[in-house]
Amino acid sequence: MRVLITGITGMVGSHLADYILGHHPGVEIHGLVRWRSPIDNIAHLTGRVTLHQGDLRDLTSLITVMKAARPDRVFHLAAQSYVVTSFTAPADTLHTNVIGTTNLMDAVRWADLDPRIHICSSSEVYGQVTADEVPIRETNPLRPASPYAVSKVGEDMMALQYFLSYGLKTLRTRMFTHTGPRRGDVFAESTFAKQIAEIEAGRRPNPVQVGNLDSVRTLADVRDAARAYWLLLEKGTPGEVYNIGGDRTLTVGEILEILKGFATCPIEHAVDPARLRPSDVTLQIPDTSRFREATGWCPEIPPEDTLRDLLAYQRNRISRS
Ligand SMILES: Nc1nc2c(ncn2[C@@H]2O[C@H](COP(=O)(O)OP(=O)(O)O[C@H]3O[C@H](CO)[C@@H](O)[C@H](O)[C@@H]3O)[C@@H](O)[C@H]2O)c(=O)[nH]1
Repeated sequence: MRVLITGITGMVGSHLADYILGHHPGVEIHGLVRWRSPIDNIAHLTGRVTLHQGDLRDLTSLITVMKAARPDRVFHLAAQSYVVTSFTAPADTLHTNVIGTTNLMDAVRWADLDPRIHICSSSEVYGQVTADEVPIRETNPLRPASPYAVSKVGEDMMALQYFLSYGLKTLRTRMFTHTGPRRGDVFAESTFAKQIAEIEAGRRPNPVQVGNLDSVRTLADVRDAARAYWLLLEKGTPGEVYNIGGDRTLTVGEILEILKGFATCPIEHAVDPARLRPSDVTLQIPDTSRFREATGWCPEIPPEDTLRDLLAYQRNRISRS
């Protein structure tokens, strides 16, 4: 079997490649990379995966990659994934996420292939929910509260539309917060871990700068997420959409306190008003029963282990810089 992973240089894509190599060694892995993308996350995979240069914004490049890789399965994990950036660069976010996904699906059609295709939507599509609307089911209304969320609604709906109109075997996931080693520095728990590691190393003073600590998130480990995505294309139903998420619900402040508990020196924190958003999604708790029933998946790694590993990752990066 041949798989193509877009976003293979990112956190989730690189962990998915690790998972496939570790559990399904007969599978041939192809990855889509932009020429300017840093490849630190997949440096250890050199010689074990085949990389293809291309860009989601460039249909011609994607058709060429599809014809070369001829995947049986496509995991589409590349995206502009940071909510805050989407407020300053909404058109760029829409272009990468909506047009880019459309280009990818068109490339599959132009190459005359029939793979199962994972389209990575997001919990953000549900927007702000009220207390009586959790846990969030796939049938909850979509109320996107950021340009990023709008882009994920667009991506999600285009994947449904290509299934309905052309029979493309798209399966959509709406993943709730997932993190771990290789997480981009900008996200809440990752910037906290990075700042703690810098304070420990004497590279910056206390306090850790934070935004809204009252938001509620259900945390999953990225390695559990990678396993979930593999199972999705093994056992899921084309045309369907699935919520995926962890078991443990925490406030962002509680996540910060867990990280502080691992620190080797006292850590203080202070709110930086620049880290507060024009609109924030403050409550995200998923109902993942549809996905669990379809695949048998359940999360295995507790948030404490995830956050310890994330802090270790940030310490390691800082010690090498
Ligand atoms: N980034 C950031 N967020 C902070 C901070 N302090 C508090 N927060 C709060 O922490 C929450 C989480 O923010 P992010 O970590 O940026 O993630 P997100 O907006 O929930 O989006 C992530 O999860 C989605 C669902 O899986 C993904 O779709 C998205 O790409 C991203 O990974 C938000 O309520 C945000 O206001 C901070 O210093 N930085």
